[in-house]
Amino acid sequence: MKKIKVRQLDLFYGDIQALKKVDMDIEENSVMALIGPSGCGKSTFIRTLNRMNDLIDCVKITGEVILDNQDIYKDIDPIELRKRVGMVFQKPNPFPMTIFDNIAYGPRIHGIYSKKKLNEIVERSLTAAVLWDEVKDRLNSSALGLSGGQQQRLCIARTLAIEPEVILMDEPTSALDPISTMKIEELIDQLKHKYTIVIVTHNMQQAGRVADYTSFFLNGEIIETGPTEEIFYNPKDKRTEDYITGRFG
Ligand SMILES: Nc1ncnc2c1ncn2[C@@H]1O[C@H](COP(=O)(O)OP(=O)(O)OP(=O)(O)O)[C@@H](O)[C@H]1O
Repeated sequence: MKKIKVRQLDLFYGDIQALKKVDMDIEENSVMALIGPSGCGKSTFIRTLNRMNDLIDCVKITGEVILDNQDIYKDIDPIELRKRVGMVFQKPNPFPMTIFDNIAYGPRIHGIYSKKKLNEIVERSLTAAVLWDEVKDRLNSSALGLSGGQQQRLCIARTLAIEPEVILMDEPTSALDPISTMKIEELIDQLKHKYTIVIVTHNMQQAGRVADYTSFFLNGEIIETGPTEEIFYNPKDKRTEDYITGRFG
């Protein structure tokens, strides 16, 4: 089933067009990787999927982003949307508060105050992010005391705590060491059974390892989208092949 359908999406920063007639279908319970050279619009695109670009004044967007059967720019309130479509950023950005409060933050905003319920959510989210065993004895310590890789898993747990349907990840491992990167990749592999995941990555091997589908962006356009193996080993477009084989970008 298609979880997200993007149709003829144009995005302008003032006079500069950053996305051009983008069409994309994203399958439920799959991982979609967005690849392409710097400045081609990957981050801009992933941010359109939970309306993060709305926060920038000069942005103009036309076209459609359909989540299930609703147009996210017309039929869904942005607060509700960001609950359904969570986001993890390039640099781990835990709040300067305890590990427990980082995870409980979102649920509290959504009106959950019962200590018992919050305890459950914190344990479930940290377990799903494969962090529970490492932090269960220090839930009341500052999240800033965790390693970078642990902080990123905490940020993923924080996203899971509000029970999203879709998780957007913008280069989630670019600030991490190889072991932490591997842990996040294993986590993505587990999470896709329950969530739909879209990931921006500069690391081709990473796209090859984690993504069911890959989409290649160039100058704000999608050149080609398909099963990752096809994009990597049998691309239809010469420009995709040139990029994959490292001839540019
Ligand atoms: N807030 C902004 N205001 C104006 N232009 C912007 C803004 N953000 C991005 N752009 C421009 O939009 C284009 C696409 O940028 P974007 O960050 O989406 O590319 P990217 O593929 O994610 O690049 P990278 O891989 O380097 O992160 C670039 O030309 C960029 O300069």
